[in-house]
Amino acid sequence: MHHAEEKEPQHLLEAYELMKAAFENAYEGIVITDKQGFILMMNETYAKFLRVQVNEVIGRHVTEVIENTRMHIVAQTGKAELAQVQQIRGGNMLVHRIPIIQDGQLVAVVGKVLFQDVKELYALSERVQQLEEELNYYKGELLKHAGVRYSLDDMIGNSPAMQKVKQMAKRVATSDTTVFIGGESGTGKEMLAHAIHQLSRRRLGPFVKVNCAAIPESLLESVLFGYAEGAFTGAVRGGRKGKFEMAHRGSIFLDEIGELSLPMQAKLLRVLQEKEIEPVGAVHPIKVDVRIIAASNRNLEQMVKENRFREDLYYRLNVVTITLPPLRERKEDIPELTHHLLEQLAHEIGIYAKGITPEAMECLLSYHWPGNIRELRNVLERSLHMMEGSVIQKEHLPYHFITHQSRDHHHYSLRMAIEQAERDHIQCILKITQGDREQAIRLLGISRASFYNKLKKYQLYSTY
Ligand SMILES: Nc1ncnc2c1ncn2[C@@H]1O[C@H](COP(=O)(O)OP(=O)(O)OP(=O)(O)O)[C@@H](O)[C@H]1O
Repeated sequence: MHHAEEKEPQHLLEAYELMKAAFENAYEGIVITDKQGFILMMNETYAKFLRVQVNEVIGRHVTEVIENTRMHIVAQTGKAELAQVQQIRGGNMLVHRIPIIQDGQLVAVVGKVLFQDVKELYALSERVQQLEEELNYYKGELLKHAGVRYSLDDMIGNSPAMQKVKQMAKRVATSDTTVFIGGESGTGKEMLAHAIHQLSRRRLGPFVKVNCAAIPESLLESVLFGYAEGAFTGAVRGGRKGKFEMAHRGSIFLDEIGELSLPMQAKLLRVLQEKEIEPVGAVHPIKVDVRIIAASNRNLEQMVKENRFREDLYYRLNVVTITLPPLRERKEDIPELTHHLLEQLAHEIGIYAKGITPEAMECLLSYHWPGNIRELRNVLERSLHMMEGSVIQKEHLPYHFITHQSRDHHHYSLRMAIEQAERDHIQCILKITQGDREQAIRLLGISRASFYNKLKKYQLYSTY
């Protein structure tokens, strides 16, 4: 490091020129006074703004040159005044007044006008606010878009079958391989798709769900691949992005893929092969980087045999298959699932159950659950509404749980539905009359004999 006296005079001159340039080119107006308030320096920006000449104001007292100034006061107090509003030439300026202290002595005061007018500052702060609002909006949209709601930890169940599923999911998540999730309706296929995305390196990217069965065939192509401007009448200006493009750098979940028509299957196959999409009416294809997770409760292999599903697409999708076991094959998970779902439902519908009687649990365990976990959830929700007190009892379960014999499909019949409704209604009326059977008979408008027959049939004696 050089000492000042060792420096060439040339250096000093250069340094001075540089500082002068900085002083003159500053966006702010700058003025410097001595400790009495006489102007030592003023830059062109400030002079222009004040409509004075620099050489004319040097040496004059600051109060003669600048309205409402307090530079001379700061010179006395030695206290900086920052971000003050000062009216000059009809505008509200934002100013700093800074004392310069050397060896404990005040030697000068620097005044800076930060903005030509605070209106500019207001405009700037408004702009910042607007940008912040926009940012928050997009953050929210991104989260909605990212759409991930479940992780692997949310998937309840430690049965060997579920352990195997979870292990598989962890293993495939890290790669970009296409995954096919099979399993009956309500077994948690969508949940698993979320969890795989969450575990993958794409977790910060979007998770886009498409229910192939829910979108009308005529719209499916434009929903999946988007369309270019003017592709058809009614097309939005500038076109619209398809789900594949929305899922760029993330994952797309194609649910109920077995419902795709053969022409759509051909188009999907193209995307899988080329990794690019062709928006409807577009001239050029668009490259997309998307991980595909597909699911179906149909037996795709069987569909291939029947020529309803393309074999080549089947093999493309079937790189890794994870099959979720039906609930009846992992009954050991039912108690834990029940408690978990009851807790979830308590939050959602505000009815809290302390527990469930062993008898009622026995019914849940011996049922064959064609609708799997979704059905378990529905059954529990219904029972919460039926519950008297805070423990779920056998009587609070749907009728077919009490009567059902093994695996018949009797409970889907219309008769069973009518009986179910009848039982629910009588139970409800008994609740209203607080167990007063005479009053219930009157309200129901049936004979006493018929009423008692039904109480017996539906095992409603213990209701109140
Ligand atoms: N292991 C699990 N732990 C907790 N809840 C679960 C589990 N599996 C499924 N669920 C719940 O069951 C319901 C159905 O799950 P999901 O929608 O993932 O099933 P699905 O197999 O995709 O059904 P579908 O084939 O009818 O679309 C959801 O409410 C989900 O939260």
